[in-house]
Amino acid sequence: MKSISLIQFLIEERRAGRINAELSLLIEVVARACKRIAVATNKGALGGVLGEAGTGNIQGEAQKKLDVISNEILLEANAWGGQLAACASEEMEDPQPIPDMYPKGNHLLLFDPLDGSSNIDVNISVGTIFSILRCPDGVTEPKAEHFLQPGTTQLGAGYVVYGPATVLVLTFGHGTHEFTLDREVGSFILSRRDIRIPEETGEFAINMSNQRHWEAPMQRYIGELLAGKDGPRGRDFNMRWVASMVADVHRIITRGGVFFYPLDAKIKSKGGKLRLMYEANPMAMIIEQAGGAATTGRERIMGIQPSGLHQRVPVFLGSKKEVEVATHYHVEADAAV
Ligand SMILES: O=P(O)(O)OC[C@H]1O[C@](O)(COP(=O)(O)O)[C@@H](O)[C@@H]1O
Ligand SMILES: [Mg+2]
Ligand SMILES: [Mg+2]
Repeated sequence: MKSISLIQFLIEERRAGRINAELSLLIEVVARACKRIAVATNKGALGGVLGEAGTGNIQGEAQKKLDVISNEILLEANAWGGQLAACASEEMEDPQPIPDMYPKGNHLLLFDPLDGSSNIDVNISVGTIFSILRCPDGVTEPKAEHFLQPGTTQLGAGYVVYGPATVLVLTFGHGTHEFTLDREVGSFILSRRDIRIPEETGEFAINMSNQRHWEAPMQRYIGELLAGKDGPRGRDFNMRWVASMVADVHRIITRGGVFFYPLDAKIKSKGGKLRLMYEANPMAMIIEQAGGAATTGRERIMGIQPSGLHQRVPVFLGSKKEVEVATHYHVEADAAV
């Protein structure tokens, strides 16, 4: 089979009129930054990159050294190229404009520089998630409000998993595609075009330790899956939870499955655990483009009008049928009160 590099793929997408030169450059720059993060991640203890940074982020969470390093790599790589107006990151309170000394472009980039931080020190897969928006016309100094666009307006989204292989998954709204890093050559090579998630699945991902804090419809739904063959679903389900969203989502786009981070009593006041702009929206676009579904349990994630850069939401995503059943239970329970 003839191998197609990411750069060749981007040229094809440009020729097909699906992306412009600026967006193509933006992906090249993000992919290059992610290769650097992969190198840092691979060094582990030998690179002095494990452990806490001794700082906290805007979310009030302790930062790992690799959270800080990955954020800096992405910011530095994106500063100079002329493809961006500003970046926003899970790790920074406010958006960072492109410095005046560099040319500015028409795009806004949002990222979770290192997803699954709790897994770094134990050598389990982590990743980077990103989302691309258009900078509103006439805005030269983008502020947080200019990033508050619903997920349906994303021009592209992607993630990179730093696992046994480094893998980039990408969409521009015309299917979801996967690229695997050839470490010797240093290029991402197309490994799956137009990924399709099976509509039905027998595998779910959820942090079961929160079970007693969930809302009643979630208790009902998971209770039915756990009841297996003897319960109302009439079949057994298997469970997996990596606790790196990138790795859990990658399993789903590889063999199907469904992922939940529902609302629970502990996180209710925050609105959820996962972040709309850096995690939920880009993953929702990738999943929908692969034929899956993504909701909060009550509404389509990409339809939400964001109210804050660091807003959190419940996340249900993956194989369509299971997302629909779990969402239906929530909508039905709400309607009954
Ligand atoms: O530790 P928990 O509650 O199982 O949560 C795991 C979830 O939190 C996250 O690690 C949050 O992401 P960050 O590591 O970027 O903060 C997700 O990747 C994962 O799905
Ligand atoms: Mg994350
Ligand atoms: Mg993170």
